[in-house]
Amino acid sequence: MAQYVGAIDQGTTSTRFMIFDRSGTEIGRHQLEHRQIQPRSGWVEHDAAEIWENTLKTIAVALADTGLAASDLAAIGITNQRETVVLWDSATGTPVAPAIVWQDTRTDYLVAGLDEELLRERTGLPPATYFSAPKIQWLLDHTPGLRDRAVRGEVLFGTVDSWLIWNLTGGALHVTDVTNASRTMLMNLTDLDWDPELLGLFGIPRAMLPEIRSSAEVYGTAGTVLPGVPIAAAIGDQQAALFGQTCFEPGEAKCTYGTGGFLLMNTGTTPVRSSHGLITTVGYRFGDQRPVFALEGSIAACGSAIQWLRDQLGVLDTAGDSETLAGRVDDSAGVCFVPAFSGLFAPYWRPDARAAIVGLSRFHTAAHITRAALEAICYQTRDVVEAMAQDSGTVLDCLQVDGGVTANALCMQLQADILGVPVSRPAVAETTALGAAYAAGLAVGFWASLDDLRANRHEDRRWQPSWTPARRADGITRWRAAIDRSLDWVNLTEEGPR
Ligand SMILES: Nc1ncnc2c1ncn2[C@@H]1O[C@H](COP(=O)(O)OP(=O)(O)O)[C@@H](O)[C@H]1O
Ligand SMILES: O=P(O)(O)OC[C@H](O)CO
Repeated sequence: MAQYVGAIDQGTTSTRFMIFDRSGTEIGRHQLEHRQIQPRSGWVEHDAAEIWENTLKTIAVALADTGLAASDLAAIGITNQRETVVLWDSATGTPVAPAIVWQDTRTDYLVAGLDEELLRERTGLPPATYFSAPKIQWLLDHTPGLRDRAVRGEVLFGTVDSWLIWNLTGGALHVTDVTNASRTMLMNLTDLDWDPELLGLFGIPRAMLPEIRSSAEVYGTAGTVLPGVPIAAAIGDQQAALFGQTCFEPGEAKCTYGTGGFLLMNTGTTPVRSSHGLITTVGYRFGDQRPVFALEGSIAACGSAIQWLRDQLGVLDTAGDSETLAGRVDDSAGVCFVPAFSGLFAPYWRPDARAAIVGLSRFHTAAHITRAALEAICYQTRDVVEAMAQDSGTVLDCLQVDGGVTANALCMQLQADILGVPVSRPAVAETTALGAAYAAGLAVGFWASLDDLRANRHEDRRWQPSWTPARRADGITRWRAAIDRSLDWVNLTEEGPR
């Protein structure tokens, strides 16, 4: 009998295949980074074919390293970067354009004119370059003949989950899950189906869209890649992390610090509308059970600010070096770094903002700027925690965290200091992959109940706040002033290179 469950975690920066046992313990993994293609300022693209090849390689290597065979896996789950748009030829399976990544801002001129009230009411989302619909529209508008081909069903759209399932099943299934669909800006939150009026608004043909399915059910088997293994879950990565952190009850929340940062709170089976700049999204749906909704505070730049210091400025050799470098100074000496590379997401939703480093004198060094980048991750999180409290009435007495950046103990200490509440990291830091594995395992009966999963969660480390209220208040005031200085930088009235 199969003793393990696998998870494909296709993130913004890398793709992992991870294998878990019944106690939720990691048995093996393989991970590969893919290229971040940035042909112009504001454009961020991935090569969907590279992502698929990396997926195949990570599965093969993880199995070889652990000595396991496909028959040892009871099921696999898929979790993925959300919103990113893949368009491919339905006959050949070849991508017809670069994948436009969620961080890409080329559509800012398109979203500037959208009706916020309509979009929030139908989809729970504010107008923003972040979501899939304007990206699909842009590709259909800018590629001659593509819209006509899409009308004829010759070109298909999918978020990355859909792309991977289509490939794993040899082109047999064009489906997506409801959490991913809820990020397209095309799904109506009331009936969880594509909204014809929104399709018309963005000029997107229905024929190119996948069928919307639940997050945990057997969609099919993983073809020749993992013969006989059921593909039993697909769930957006932030929702998967909510699930992996076992936030099954209304009011339970987690924050994942990856390329971006994402705080999600379970709000139960009724969607809660935000009036403080958060998103209403689907948390997960099991088979034909009622969907569970979530409120989300999405932060566009989190670990990507560290990547930028490493890759563009060259002040770090590795992301981990940010802890050592920032630790050389006691504070940022008045420097604030607002990493609005893709504009500001929650709770501000300001596409006209761009990144700013303010407060510099000749005294400052790369250490101060790096420390300011870590602080920015934490101040942005504080902003969404506050919005969450206002929208939900739930004040968090501890923040459950996960994701790549949580390896940085200095950053997590700063987070506790800036929030004024403890920060708790679980023993399994790969909560996203774990959440997808849990969803798949539940769907095939590998785990019997949510209680089995709760029993698997253990705390690894907790950080306690140490700043005085006065120091915290001073930092927040300075942060707000820096946010103001990042605004009104981009003219949104016309398309073009910025
Ligand atoms: N020790 C660290 N300190 C700060 N940032 C880190 C550290 N380790 C990784 N990161 C950042 O975490 C991100 C990767 O986290 P991960 O959860 O794998 O993200 P994703 O799912 O978006 O690919 C990268 O942006 C990287 O810069
Ligand atoms: O790749 P991550 O982990 O930063 O997650 C990306 C999000 O899904 C974007 O919405």
